[in-house]
This record gives sequence, C-alpha cells and structure tokens, in this order.
Amino acid sequence: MSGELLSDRPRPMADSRIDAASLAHAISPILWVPQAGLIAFGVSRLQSSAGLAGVLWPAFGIVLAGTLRAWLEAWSAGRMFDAARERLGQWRVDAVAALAARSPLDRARAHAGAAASALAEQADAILPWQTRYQGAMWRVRLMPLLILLPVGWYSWAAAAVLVLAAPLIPLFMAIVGWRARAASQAQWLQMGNMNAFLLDRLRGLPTLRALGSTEATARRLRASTEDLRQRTMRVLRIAFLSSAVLELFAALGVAMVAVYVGFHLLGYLDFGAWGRRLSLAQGLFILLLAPAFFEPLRELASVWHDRAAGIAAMDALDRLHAGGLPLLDDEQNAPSTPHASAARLPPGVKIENLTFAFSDEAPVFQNFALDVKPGEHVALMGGSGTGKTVLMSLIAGLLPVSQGSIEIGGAPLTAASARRLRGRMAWMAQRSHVFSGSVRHNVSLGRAGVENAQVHQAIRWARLDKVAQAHPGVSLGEGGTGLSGGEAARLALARLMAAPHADLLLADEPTAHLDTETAEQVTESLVALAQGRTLIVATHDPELAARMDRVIELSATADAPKPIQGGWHGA
Ligand SMILES: Nc1ncnc2c1ncn2[C@@H]1O[C@H](COP(=O)(O)OP(=O)(O)OP(=O)(O)O)[C@@H](O)[C@H]1O
Repeated sequence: MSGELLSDRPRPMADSRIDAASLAHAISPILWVPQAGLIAFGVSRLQSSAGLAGVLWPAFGIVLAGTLRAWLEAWSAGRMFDAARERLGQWRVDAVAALAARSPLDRARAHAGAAASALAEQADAILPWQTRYQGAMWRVRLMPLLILLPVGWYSWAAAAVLVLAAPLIPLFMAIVGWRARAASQAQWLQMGNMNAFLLDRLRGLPTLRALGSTEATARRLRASTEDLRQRTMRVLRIAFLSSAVLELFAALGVAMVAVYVGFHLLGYLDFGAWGRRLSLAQGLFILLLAPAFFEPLRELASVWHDRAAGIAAMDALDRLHAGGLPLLDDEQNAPSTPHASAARLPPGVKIENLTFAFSDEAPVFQNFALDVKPGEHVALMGGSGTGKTVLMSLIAGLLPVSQGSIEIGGAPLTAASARRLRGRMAWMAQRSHVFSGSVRHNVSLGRAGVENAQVHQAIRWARLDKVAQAHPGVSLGEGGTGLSGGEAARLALARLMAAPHADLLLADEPTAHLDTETAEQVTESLVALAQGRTLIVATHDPELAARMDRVIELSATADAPKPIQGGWHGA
C-alpha cells in the first residue's frame, strides 16, 4: 500500500444513518404519551365515581403500551449494539492493517504500548458513543417536538415554559462538552504514553536492574500514574458538571409547569389554555408529559461524556492510519501458498541507480548499483551505519525506494509484486525476535507452506531438539528468555531452514555477539543452507565474509559498491 493511499484514506466517521433499529429506539418513548393520557383518563374516571371497573381498560392499555415500549427498547438497543460492534471490529481491522502496512523501520510508527492501548482499550469507548449517544441524539431530535404538540394542544403557556427552558440545556452542554473532549483526549494520550513507557521498560528490565536504574524508572512511573489520576479526575469532574447543569434546568422546567398547572386548576391563573379552563385530567396529562419532555435531554447529558470519549478514541484509531514510511505491499496481490520448485533458478538481485533517504535526512544511498547473480553468495561489509541493514530492507521491500529500481529474479520490485517476491525470500535479522511460545511455533511462525515435517526437521537440523525449552508444553519466555545467544541464532537458522520455497536468503549479521565457536557453527550451517540459493549477508565478521563468493564494501554514502575480495564464482 503506498503512502499516498494511506494518507488519502477517508477518516472513519460515526455511522449516523437512521435504520429501523435506531428509529424504533428514537420513537419508543412516544408510547409514554398514550400511557400518560390513559393514566389521566383513569384518574378522572375514579373521580367521576366510575369505580374500579371503570379503570380496568385504561389500566390494561397502560400495561400494553409499557410492555410494547420495553420490548421496542430492548430490541432496538440489541440491534444498535450489534451493528456498532461490527463497525468497531472493522475499524480495528483497518487500523491493524494500516499499522502492518508501515515499514518496520519507520521511526514515526506508533509505540507498541500506545497502539495496543488505542486498539484494545480506548477503542471500546466508541461503542457507547455509537449506541447510547447516537440513540439519545435521535430521541432529542424527535421527542421534545412530539411531546410539545399534545402539551401545546391543551395549554400554550405550559408549552411556552418548556420551550423557554429547553435551549439552555444544549447551550450549557455544548460549552461543557467542548471542554470534555479536550480533557478526554488528554487522558487517553497520557494512558497511551504510560502503556508505551511501561512496555518499553518491562522489555528492558534486565538492563535497568543490571545498571541499578529501577528506582528512577519507578519514580517516573509514579509521576505518570499521578498525572493520569489527575487527568481522569478532570474528565469525571466535567462529566458530573454536565449532568448537574442539566438536572438543574430540567427540574426548574418541570417545577415551573407544575406551578402553572396547579395555580391554573386552583383558579389563580386563568390564562394559557386557549381561553378554556383545564380539567383535572388535562392538567394531570400535561404534568405527566413535562418530565418526558426533558427525559431525552437528560439521557443525552448522561451520555454526553460518551461522545467526547468516543471521538477521542476514533481520533486515536485515526492516528494509527497516519502516513509514514510505507511497506511495499498490495494486498490485492497476495500470493498463493508458495511451493519449492526444483526447476526454478534462485533469483538474482539487480539494483540500478538506487537513491534512498529517511524523510529529511541525508541519503543513505545515492545512485547505488549492485548486481547479485542467481545463486551467488555475497557479503555486504562496511562500517557501522553505512547502510547494510537498510539495503537488505530495501531488497525485501520493507522500505520504499526513493529513486531507481530493484529487480528480483528479473521481476521489478513494486507494491504489486512485493508480496509475491517476498514469498521467495527468507530473512535472518540481526536480533531475530523470539516470541513467547513453543520452539516449534517460533520456527513455523504459522507461515503458509511450512509443513509440520519441515519444522521438525529444521529443529533437529539446528540442534534445537536438545534445548530444554523445546520439550512439548514448555514455552519460551517473552523476547526469548530461556534461550542462550547461540540457541537464538540457531532458532533463526531453523526458521530459514523450515521455508524450502525461499531461494533468496537475507541474513543481517548472523554471527554478531556470538563466541568464535558458535559463530563458526552458524557460518557452516548458513553456507550449507544456502547451497543452490542466493545469499546476501551483512556482516562485520571476516570469517563469514571469507566463505562468500564476493564481498561488497559499502562506504559512508554508498554510491558505488567496491568489490574487495574474490569475484562471482556462480552457484
Ligand atoms: N529506521 C530508521 N529511521 C531513520 N534512520 C535510520 C533508520 N534505520 C537506520 N537509519 C540510519 O540509516 C543509516 C544506515 O543504517 P543501517 O542500520 O543500515 O547501518 P548498518 O550498516 O546496518 O550498521 P550496523 O553495521 O551498525 O548494523 C544510519 O545512518 C542509521 O542511522
């Protein structure tokens, strides 16, 4: 996926379409109008000495309307929740795909802890926004008007009181809501930062312990949690304030209607009923409807904070989409399961006129050219920072070329071809990540085309079957705890071995940090494994380099490779 495609991605917005469920949810409270009418009517029947028998059918009607309303609310809430969960699931998938489409060398990528926090925790705040808030919003649009009509029908004065009290509520809520969103964003930002910090320091705990820096880390963590506590309290204060403002104005509105109706029925106020006098039933009807007029607004206030938290969560998901260094990839061109082909030649690598720079930094490569023949074994050497890892990443399509071209086995490396070509490659990183899990899983990595038998063979070949942690049911710790440096290197080799379809091997300093004996074993294994395949190895190890067909020396700004040893001897 290209950088432009990523940045052009439309921002995911809340789905505000009104479907059957949200419509049912919005209008279900209207059933309170016939219920209130029947209650008022029943009371008037009691007053007119109709007896208990006279209120039986109004009571039946009240129960019926109440049951229908409860069913409608339960049904619509369930439907709205399911739909919102489905949408949220899709947004999460999109955000993970956007993260995966970024180059692993992109320094601007979200920190793992912050991304995990946004995806797993914060994204859940979108659900109440999409269900409770959107539902409440529809009720606010419809219900006050639908209540105002019957109230106004009997008394314009009572309707006027409601109309005057109502706008004050959204006004104050808008002011409070604006502050709530900023506070919510700050709270989640701090939460994400804290998670990222915690994850980073937990990974580096052995280093911190060894260098006696745990106390300083604990102090910083304490300061972070205190900051988070204060931000959370700020959010809660604003949420409570918005509810208090609304309750105040709703209570005032209802009280004023009650005062008007009471004094009107007592005969002290004889205006406001279109020249008539309200009966007890009509007055009661208006009194019962007045709280229902404010009910949607009260509901909206109680979920007002959900909107702030939901938008902040959506922004956090959106930030995971923000463009950076893209990985060369186009999911439309996903390869079928790769197969080893006996007849196929291993691919050569031809680089022409290559220029690459990390954003505004000085170019790592300028007009660089390299021709690795099919089956050739090549060592990339050069001082630290001369671009060996960057060059291998460019060949693997993990970084986009700024200018020039790379051909793998005669096929240009582009977004469309990258997945297919990567299917022919196997990468041994400088520090291969070891996942928490069994050795077997760490070797297979769930790769398509990697059979169980190949995994077992690779484990035996790398002599990992003798490693205690390779026993069934025993898992490696996070980051490979439980493996020595040499065993971790052998595990990386087993990963290459288990993928026989890969005929272009890229190994980034496979013997770094190993003692001479282990380095020799790794070199032997790698050379044996690379027979009949193309191998490019970045190394500072002269012993390993000497086993290659050719050595390419990279200089500070690699504009031309310098062969310093041997030539190409063919496969
Ligand atoms: N993710 C990155 N973002 C920005 N610059 C980077 C990134 N990775 C590497 N660089 C820079 O690119 C240059 C080449 O780095 P690279 O890792 O390829 O060097 P190297 O030759 O592999 O070094 P070493 O032998 O120490 O591993 C260095 O100047 C480095 O600072």
